[in-house]
Amino acid sequence: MDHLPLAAAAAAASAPAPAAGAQHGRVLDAYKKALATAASVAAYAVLARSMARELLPDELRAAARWGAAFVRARLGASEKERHTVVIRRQLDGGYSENQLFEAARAYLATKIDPRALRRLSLARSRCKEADGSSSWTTLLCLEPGDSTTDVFDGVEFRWTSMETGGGDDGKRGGKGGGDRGHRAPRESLELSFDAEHTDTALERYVPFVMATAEQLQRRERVLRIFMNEVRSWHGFNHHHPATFDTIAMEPDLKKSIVDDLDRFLKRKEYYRRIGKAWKRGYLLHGPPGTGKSSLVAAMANYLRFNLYDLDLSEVRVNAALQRLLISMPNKSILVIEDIDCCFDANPREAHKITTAALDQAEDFDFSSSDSDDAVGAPPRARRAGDLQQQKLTLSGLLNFIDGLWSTSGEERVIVFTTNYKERLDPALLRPGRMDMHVYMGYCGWEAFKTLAHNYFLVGDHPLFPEIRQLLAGVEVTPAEVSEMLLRSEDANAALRGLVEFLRERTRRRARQEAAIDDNQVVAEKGNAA
Ligand SMILES: Nc1ncnc2c1ncn2[C@@H]1O[C@H](COP(=O)(O)OP(=O)(O)OP(=O)(O)O)[C@@H](O)[C@H]1O
Repeated sequence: MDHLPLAAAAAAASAPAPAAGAQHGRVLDAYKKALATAASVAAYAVLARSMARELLPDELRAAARWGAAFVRARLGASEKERHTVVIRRQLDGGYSENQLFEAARAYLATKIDPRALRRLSLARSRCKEADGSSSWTTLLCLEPGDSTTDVFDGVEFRWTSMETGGGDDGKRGGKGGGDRGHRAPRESLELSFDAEHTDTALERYVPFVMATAEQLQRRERVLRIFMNEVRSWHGFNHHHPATFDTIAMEPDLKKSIVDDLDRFLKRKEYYRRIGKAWKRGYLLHGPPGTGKSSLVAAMANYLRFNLYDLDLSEVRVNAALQRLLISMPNKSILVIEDIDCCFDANPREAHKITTAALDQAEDFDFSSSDSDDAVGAPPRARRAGDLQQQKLTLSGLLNFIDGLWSTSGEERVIVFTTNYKERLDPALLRPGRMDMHVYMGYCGWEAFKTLAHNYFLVGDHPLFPEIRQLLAGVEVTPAEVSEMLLRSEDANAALRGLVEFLRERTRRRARQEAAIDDNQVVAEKGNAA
């Protein structure tokens, strides 16, 4: 309020010079006028403030105060020392691409607000995969000279797109530089921040940008499935539609698998610290048609890992298996289906050396056979002897997976499936071998609801209560239920068909149980006689 008396005094002082008595009166008038003005200014200020208090909500006034503080902070910050990191697109005079530039560009594409910039550029970027394949993505990019701001952990990072050089200056262009004598412009992205945040920028923000870009690339990547033919993998694009949303299973079990995969992805440092290979093993077991293969596809889609579907009937010697496994890149899933059928159940059979195995063995170098003349046996017979040791066995497979395979790569998942867990070799079941055992069971109520939603986008239906009751009394697989739902595009018709199918199954079960009871009665009578 200090300024109000000062205003009155100023108004009085600015009054024309008075003459004696009249002068006194005029001064008094001037004072009165000034005081009235000052009073009204004060009154208006008070009035305005009380109106603001009444008319503007607290939040708006707080926002105004915050805005003023922000502007003050920004004006202050502009005086702070800034650091800039330059990320050039090309290195070595244009002969190699800087991966960090591509990663930063992919990351920024998700941060650019197309409405905030008048000019944008679009680029098509090629992502090369470890297996040699590649995929393309379209990116929104900053035009040279434009900037965008990103906030990470409360710190502001400013990205600016730069382009320097270029033109016909007679110098040789970089890679892809076009005509001779034309120098291609040099593109770079500049990352600037307050000097005090240099550690955050280099130790946390840049790795975060890289990791996010990698995730984005993974999401965009076209998945491939590889199958083995004797000693090499052959891949093709994999568009299996199964996801964790479409898999019909108990919600808690589904969640525990997703959580486990998430934990696995995040635990690179953890695995390194505890000295274990960064891999995860899952054993999926359950009757045929309960979704084991679909779950593998859902895992691949979720992780964005390629699948390596290993057919062990194509592999006869450990050396061939090892070659296949070693050639698998990181971020991949190794699947061995029906693992209970892959190895000879009969130990005597296990020692038989087949011609096919001998042929395959000849592809590999058993140098001792050729050099050991003392044996005196024909080469093929000697090979059979070597092969005895080389023959593919479950323990050979498991040891190799736990040993060299685990340490020669990382971020890999291995999945075994079986319809008969009880038939599995105990070596496979012992603790620590497969990290998670997942039972894929018959279709329960929750699994049915997922299927009904998959097929008809319905969450409820008048036939649901009866279906629920029928499902509780019979064993039907999700594959059988899917098959019934697929029969009509009309939800009412398909669900009616399913009810009929379940009733028939219920009757059949009752007949079977009655027959078992009759047999027991006959057997008991026989025993009694
Ligand atoms: N749990 C499930 N969720 C969604 N669909 C399923 C499920 N189980 C089976 N299906 C449907 O049935 C088909 C066959 O299932 P899938 O091959 O995944 O079963 P499986 O358990 O691997 O069978 P098998 O043991 O014979 O290999 C799938 O293509 C899918 O349409």
